[in-house]
Amino acid sequence: MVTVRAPATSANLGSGFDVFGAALTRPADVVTVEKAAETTIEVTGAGAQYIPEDPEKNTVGAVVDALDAPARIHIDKGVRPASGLGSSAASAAGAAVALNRLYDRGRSRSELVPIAAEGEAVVSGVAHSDNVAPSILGGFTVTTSEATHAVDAAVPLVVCLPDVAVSTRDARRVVPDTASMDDLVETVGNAATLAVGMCRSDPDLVGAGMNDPVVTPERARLITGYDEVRVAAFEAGASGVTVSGAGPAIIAVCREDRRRGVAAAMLDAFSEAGIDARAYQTKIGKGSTVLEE
Ligand SMILES: Nc1ncnc2c1ncn2[C@@H]1O[C@H](COP(=O)(O)OP(=O)(O)O)[C@@H](O)[C@H]1O
Ligand SMILES: N[C@@H](CCOP(=O)(O)O)C(=O)O
Repeated sequence: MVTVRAPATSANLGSGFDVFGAALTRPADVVTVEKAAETTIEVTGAGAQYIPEDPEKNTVGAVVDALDAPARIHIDKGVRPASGLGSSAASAAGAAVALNRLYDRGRSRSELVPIAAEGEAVVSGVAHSDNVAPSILGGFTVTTSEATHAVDAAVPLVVCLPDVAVSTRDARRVVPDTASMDDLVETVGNAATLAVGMCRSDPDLVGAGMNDPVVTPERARLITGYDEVRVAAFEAGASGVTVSGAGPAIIAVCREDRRRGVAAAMLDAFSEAGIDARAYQTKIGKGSTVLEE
């Protein structure tokens, strides 16, 4: 038996659509696997009632196939589905790390990234790696079709999750097909600024590089209260605010001494918009960890 804790993640970070990701210290899924002749999946925890236990439909089923590793699998969800916090990815990442150990498949953590991404294709139609990469490797990650690069970064974050669901599949339908040259230049500049900020663990620089003029404005329309929550977070001291993944979670970066105030301001703004929400005061953290084997 192998048990792995796989963290929630925030993808895109505004300017890095389908490229940037960050592991969060919390929440997390806990995935336990035992060898079995046939794969079975049991799901408990946050939003378990919305998650299929059929291996054809659960993200971990694709990981089992890719590693040829049938197992009895238990997923304890800490990351609610359709959250924008890499819920589907956390299970796939945890399963990839756990099954690789259970069956001694000898894959490196980097080699497990495209394997876990197959699970994302099951739910969103696209094998995007920007959530599974940080959930496996930890830190801030840059993923391209060629490789993933991960750097440790000490950056405080607030993630505010409203009590509504937005599926990644639906949120991908509003992504524009084209972008103007002006928007491209602005986005490249912001993304580069953010990456430098991560390498320096500088929340001001990370925040300054979060703005994205192309995808985020379209996704923000799907989140009731987004504009108000964003303004409130900035007023409370955030240096950058954007949609987390495909939403509906909203992520803010700030200095550590501002984190409590930013969290409170975001919750109050959601509440004024008539939406219940919860806030995670978190920071960039490590990747999947083996708890027991
Ligand atoms: N192991 C899993 N964990 C979470 N969601 C899963 C899992 N397997 C399949 N799903 C499905 O994936 C969808 C949630 O994924 P997604 O829309 O990408 O949200 P998130 O941003 O939280 O990852 C839901 O329809 C859910 O039923
Ligand atoms: N790059 C993807 C990320 C989706 O993240 P999730 O946490 O919402 O699953 C996208 O923006 O579609």
